[in-house]
Amino acid sequence: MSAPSEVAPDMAISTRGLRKVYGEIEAVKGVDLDVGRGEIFGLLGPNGAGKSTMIRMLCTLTEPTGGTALVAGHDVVAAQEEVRRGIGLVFQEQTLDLYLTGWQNLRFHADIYGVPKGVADERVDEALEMVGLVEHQHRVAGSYSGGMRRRLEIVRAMLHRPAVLFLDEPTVSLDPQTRQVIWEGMRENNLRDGTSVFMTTHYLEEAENCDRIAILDRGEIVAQGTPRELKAGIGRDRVELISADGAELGRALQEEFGVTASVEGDKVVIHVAEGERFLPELFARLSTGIRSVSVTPPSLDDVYLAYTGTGYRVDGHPDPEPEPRPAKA
Ligand SMILES: Nc1ncnc2c1ncn2[C@@H]1O[C@H](COP(=O)(O)OP(=O)(O)OP(=O)(O)O)[C@@H](O)[C@H]1O
Repeated sequence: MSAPSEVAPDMAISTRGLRKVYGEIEAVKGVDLDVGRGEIFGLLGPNGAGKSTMIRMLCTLTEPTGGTALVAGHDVVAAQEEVRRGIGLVFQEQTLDLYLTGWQNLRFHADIYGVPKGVADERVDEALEMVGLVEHQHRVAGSYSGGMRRRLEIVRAMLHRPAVLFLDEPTVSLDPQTRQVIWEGMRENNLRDGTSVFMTTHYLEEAENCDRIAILDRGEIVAQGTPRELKAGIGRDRVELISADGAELGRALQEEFGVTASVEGDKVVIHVAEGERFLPELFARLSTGIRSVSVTPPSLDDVYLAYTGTGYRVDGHPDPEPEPRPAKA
């Protein structure tokens, strides 16, 4: 899909040719991106791909070297104040005042962002309720666990009802329950106020919850669409085989079928078109101690791998040495 050449003011976020250069490094290389109002949008990419730089430009924290970006209809360079009033921010670094209670952290934020006095208390109560912190609201934030702090930061960023909420890896190193609470909170706001969400994440299962995602690699958008569209675009099934000798099976697959397998101990994974039709042929031609086999449609991990040449590990950190990106189809 090629983006139109003009920025679109009716979008939550619209960029054309957005670029950022740090000295010798071109961190963001002319990105065209549109995020609709009310959309939950995920930006994925390996370490150093330029995700934080994108967010920082969109939030007016760093000025673009070139191109145009509108956020909530305002230009990020010419109308910084208007942009700032219309957004909520949650960064990787913790930004709570640890000497204040949870309640005070929220109440002060409401004052700073001009939430009308008549509704501020009610909103703070609602926010605490939403993320299950009511019973802890009068403890200082310094005594909260990492997950509790994060929950507080996220509802704090939503208190002034921003048009766009920016989240840079909001759920990194949180347990699944806390991640779920945070997602429920975001969805609730999204449905109630039509808040758009722009988030970066390293969790592919989390990206599945986004309405749309884009994959950024070396400063360029290499794929974008709904998770379903991106997976369908891969057009190949994932076939996982367990074998007595994984390495031997990997070699045999390469020789017989010309497919490259990823081998981990006794587990061998390949990607082929129409996996279920491939199986009878596989068993007819190979006899290398296959113990079990499963065929699944492509996952978001497969999409990510296809576009960036690197996979995400289970702990959420990408492999350190990305291989060269395959040519785009
Ligand atoms: N302030 C800066 N000065 C110089 N180079 C920078 C600066 N900020 C980012 N970069 C460089 O720009 C590139 C993109 O960095 P960025 O932090 O945007 O990537 P990222 O995708 O957010 O990575 P991560 O997933 O590790 O957070 C990297 O090469 C980084 O070293």
